[in-house]
Amino acid sequence: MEKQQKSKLCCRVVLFPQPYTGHITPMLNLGNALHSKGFSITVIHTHFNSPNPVEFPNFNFHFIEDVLSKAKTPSSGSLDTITILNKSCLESFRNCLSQILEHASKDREPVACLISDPLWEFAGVVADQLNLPRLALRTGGLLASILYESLPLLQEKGYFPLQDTRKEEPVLEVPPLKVKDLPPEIHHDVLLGMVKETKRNCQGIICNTFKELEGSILDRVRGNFLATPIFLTGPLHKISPTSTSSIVTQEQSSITWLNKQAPNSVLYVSFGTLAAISKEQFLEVAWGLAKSQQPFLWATRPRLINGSEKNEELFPKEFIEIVNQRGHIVSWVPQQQVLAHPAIGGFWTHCGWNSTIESICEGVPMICLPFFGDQKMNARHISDVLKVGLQLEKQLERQEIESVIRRLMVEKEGQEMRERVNALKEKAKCCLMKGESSYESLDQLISHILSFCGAEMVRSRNNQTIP
Ligand SMILES: O=c1ccn([C@@H]2O[C@H](COP(=O)(O)OP(=O)(O)O[C@H]3O[C@H](CO)[C@@H](O)[C@H](O)[C@H]3O)[C@@H](O)[C@H]2O)c(=O)[nH]1
Repeated sequence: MEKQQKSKLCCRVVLFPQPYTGHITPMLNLGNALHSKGFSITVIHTHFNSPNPVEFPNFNFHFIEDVLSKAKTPSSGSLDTITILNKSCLESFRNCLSQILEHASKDREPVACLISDPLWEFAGVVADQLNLPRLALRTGGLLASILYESLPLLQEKGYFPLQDTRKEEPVLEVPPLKVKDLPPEIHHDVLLGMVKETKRNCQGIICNTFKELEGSILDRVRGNFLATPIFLTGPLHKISPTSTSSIVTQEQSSITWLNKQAPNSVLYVSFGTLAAISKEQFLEVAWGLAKSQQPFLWATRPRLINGSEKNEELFPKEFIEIVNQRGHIVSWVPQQQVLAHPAIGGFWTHCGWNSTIESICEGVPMICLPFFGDQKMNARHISDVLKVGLQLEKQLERQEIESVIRRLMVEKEGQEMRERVNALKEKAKCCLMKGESSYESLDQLISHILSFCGAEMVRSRNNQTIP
């Protein structure tokens, strides 16, 4: 008890994540990191897709009304759905935040700032109205964030709508992206609004990445786009790891199965929480895995195939017979634990940023199959800049899948990528140590937040040393 009081800063931070796993998890990990440094944490969340507060005893949860929790069909997480969420949550968010501020003043625990997902386009306006500083947590990589920052310029230069004839053209000076690496929905109003709002009132951008991974990109473009202070504090899931930060029930059978496999022999396959494929593509993936003759662990979550809850019914009998003991198929796995398992030798991923950084942190090379949003940009970065993965360039097709899997899992090329990604794994570990880049960046972020509520005084009065 005494220890707890000593490390308390008498200062609260309010977090407001977008309600999708790939966005909630890094925000809660950031919450854990800030809590471990003495901040009290409040999370404002939609009823839709909410984490179970019981599993996060360090946080204080407030739930707001939204349209999706009442919708009959599951949400796709598309930018159009985010527009709907933005329209439906404004009032309930404003009321909720103003009540939190009222209580905080009574409790004599000032709220230092709001940290919101920048896809909540009204968060900055509400924070302004309530006189509260706002920071944004970018849950994607820095390369994608910088590309988003340059959207108004790209719009001015007439890049949109994207044209196939220009697909090989480089995009501004942002390395290494070409027009073909941008998703067709890149100039969606939600993204343009996000950039406008970040420029207008955001007092800091926090990125789930680290200097040794993407810092060079920042150095090249800093003056051009980013006037706002930027904190590279990742990998967030490694700062204050917690067994409770999982949003979905996880199957442990995958770990028992992996325990029986040889080191570096298994290809782990998962396309994240939102991407969907057709039944035909699903079967090409299955047959590509079968033909590669490599052991695999496949997380086929519900609704991976458009509209279908049950994937396993689609597997042909011959496929089941051929893969037999060599393949293990489940709907969901504890991914970080899986990637850290010595049996895993490769990850076939959709290149969501969390999967990308989790794979790098465990030294696992990748096969890239991007679907939408930032994923194509992440894939280009993984394959062409970091050189720790291979891209599936054609339509999903079993021969190409077989060949790419063998290149990664069996051939020298894959071994070289494994060595490169292992070097990055060491850098990811190192950057969180005292005096190193992400540790220092988190420290700077804490001072930045404390400066909003005059809590430097609170800190010195309590004779605290942070961190
Ligand atoms: O069986 C599984 C599958 C996934 N995960 C976890 O789910 C998260 C998935 O996140 P991510 O890889 O980022 O994919 P998405 O859920 O698709 O993430 C969305 O959010 C990301 C962050 O903004 C974007 O980079 C993506 O493009 C966007 O689709 C990761 O933490 C995984 O560890 C599991 O634990 N078990």
